[in-house]
Amino acid sequence: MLKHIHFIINPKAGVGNNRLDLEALTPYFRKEEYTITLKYSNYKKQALELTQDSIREGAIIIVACGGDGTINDVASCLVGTSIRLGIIPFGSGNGLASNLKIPLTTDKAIAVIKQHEVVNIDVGLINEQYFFSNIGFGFDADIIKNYEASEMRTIKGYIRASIKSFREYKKERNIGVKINDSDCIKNPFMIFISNSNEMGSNISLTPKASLHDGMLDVLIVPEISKPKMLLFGMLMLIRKPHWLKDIKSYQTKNLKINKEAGNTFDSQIDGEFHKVKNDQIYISVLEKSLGVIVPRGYSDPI
Ligand SMILES: Nc1ncnc2c1ncn2[C@@H]1O[C@H](COP(=O)(O)OP(=O)(O)OP(=O)(O)O)[C@@H](O)[C@H]1O
Repeated sequence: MLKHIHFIINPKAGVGNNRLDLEALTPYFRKEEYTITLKYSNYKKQALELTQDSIREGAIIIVACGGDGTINDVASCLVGTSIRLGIIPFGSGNGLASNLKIPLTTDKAIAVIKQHEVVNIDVGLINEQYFFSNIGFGFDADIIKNYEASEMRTIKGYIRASIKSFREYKKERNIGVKINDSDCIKNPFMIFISNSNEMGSNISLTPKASLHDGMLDVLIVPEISKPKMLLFGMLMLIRKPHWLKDIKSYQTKNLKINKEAGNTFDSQIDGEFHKVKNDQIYISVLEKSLGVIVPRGYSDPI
């Protein structure tokens, strides 16, 4: 029986204009063995619908061709199934692909899918929504909001969004959160929870995080002064954010965040901006619940 392999392509990810050529794929997936289907998302979140259709159409491998946002759309439909996720990194940061050592060159990434070596990775859950790389609240979400508004999906765009968020950062945020019923933290600068050890472009806030350890890495940065914000940014670039004494970092299987009613507390989920509607946020990890195709000989970098 022919194996169905589907490619879900985000044409707008990264620098944009992403295309895959059926002719270029056929040498890797012989037509006696595979049927190949290419699908392009025409709008935000359409990749979710396209993936659900692909599942009904009997795909055994579904390849997310984009960045962490596209991976989130596609992989969210595959958690707990036997369908394998392939990745072709067309995004700007490509954090998850990089953590999984998937080559950035399209030809090489296709060759990896052909080899079909699979590892099961942990998946994060925030209320009813999955995440695969990381989620963040506070300054992190501000950056993503500005990044999306700028429509410049490159590292330069990310740096510009960071500078804008820094300039506009308001002291009078007036938000209080409790983590696992602890004392209330007033105006936290950032709460970051990561499954993966990379945010993209080799930048990491949680360099010790692993996709295979059944744990989430948590980083809590309280309210800090602007000079300390700059110091934090620099330490992040050298993958040593924990050098800032104010930071609390630990690993956990789950946590609960309660925010004071009435205040907004924005978030980012795998690099996409989200408004948090609930006052109670439950975050947990589902161990090894997604099969992903990785390069032969892949081992956890941690
Ligand atoms: N045709 C489209 N037009 C606009 N947005 C789209 C389209 N197709 C997909 N999207 C959305 O684009 C968003 C961003 O995609 P993605 O994260 O893959 O790229 P990226 O942000 O450039 O990469 P990275 O997350 O690795 O930095 C996703 O939320 C996805 O739903």
